[in-house]
Amino acid sequence: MKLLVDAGNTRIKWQLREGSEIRLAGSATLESGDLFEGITRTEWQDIPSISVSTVRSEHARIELERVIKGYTATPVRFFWTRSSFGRLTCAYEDPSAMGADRWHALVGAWHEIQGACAVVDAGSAITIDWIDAGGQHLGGYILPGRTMMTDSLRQGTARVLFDAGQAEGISPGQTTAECVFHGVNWLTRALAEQLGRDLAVPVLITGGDGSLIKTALDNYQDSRIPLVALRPDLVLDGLALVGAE
Ligand SMILES: Nc1ncnc2c1ncn2[C@@H]1O[C@H](COP(=O)(O)OP(=O)(O)OP(=O)(O)O)[C@@H](O)[C@H]1O
Ligand SMILES: CC(C)(CO)[C@@H](O)C(=O)NCCC(=O)O
Ligand SMILES: [K+]
Repeated sequence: MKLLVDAGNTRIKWQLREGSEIRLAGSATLESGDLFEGITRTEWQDIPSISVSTVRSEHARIELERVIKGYTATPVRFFWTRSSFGRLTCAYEDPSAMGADRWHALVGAWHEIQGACAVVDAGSAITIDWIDAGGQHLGGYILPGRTMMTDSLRQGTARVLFDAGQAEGISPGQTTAECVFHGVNWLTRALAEQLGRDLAVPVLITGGDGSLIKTALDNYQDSRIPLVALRPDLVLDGLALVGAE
């Protein structure tokens, strides 16, 4: 049995896996009380391996380690971006600067596709990364995520006032909230269409807002992308692979 943890900027996601079988899964914030709700005392004693992929601050990393140590004496292993894993090779000259979530998602994608592909992670930020047929990472993009886009509008202006929530649709808005939310929806569609023009390789999508990107890609008729698939556990899948080495 092993515990896999993906600590993102919004949420911490974890799974207890036995081989490839997911025994238990959860997601929470560090502040939300019982981070690992559902893992029993006996199960904690049965966990010989704990792997973590984090993109949070060093302070938050230490705090997460402290929380886990409250449950078990099993050492916590942190996994970071490396220059290569098998044939998969990182495009960054300094791999330690690339988010571990991006790297582990690429490891998961490369393992599944074994060929040219792209990963879209629509979380707090949106990242898009490409790998060529030989496993060379070609690089990527980092964009603000949906919540970050609307929050930044709220914080950076005095009179763009709107309630939290969502407005469906992409028609030109006729209230502030519509202008903001339809604008984000319109950008999401534009992003999907640009991807469909740029790429002719399978695309694996993960992250809390992944389904919105998938829907937009599925609706784009002229897309050259041969496969669009949601892989909610892609970061943990990659983390399981690097941790098993
Ligand atoms: N239960 C949820 N809690 C928080 N955000 C959610 C939830 N469900 C969907 N979302 C959406 O998911 C986004 C956050 O994505 P995700 O949960 O993948 O974040 P994350 O992994 O912490 O992000 P990142 O890896 O970019 O740091 C938010 O923009 C929000 O719109
Ligand atoms: C871009 C995010 C926030 C996406 O979760 C994360 O991968 C990160 O903090 N990356 C560090 C910068 C980089 O990847 O170049
Ligand atoms: K993520």
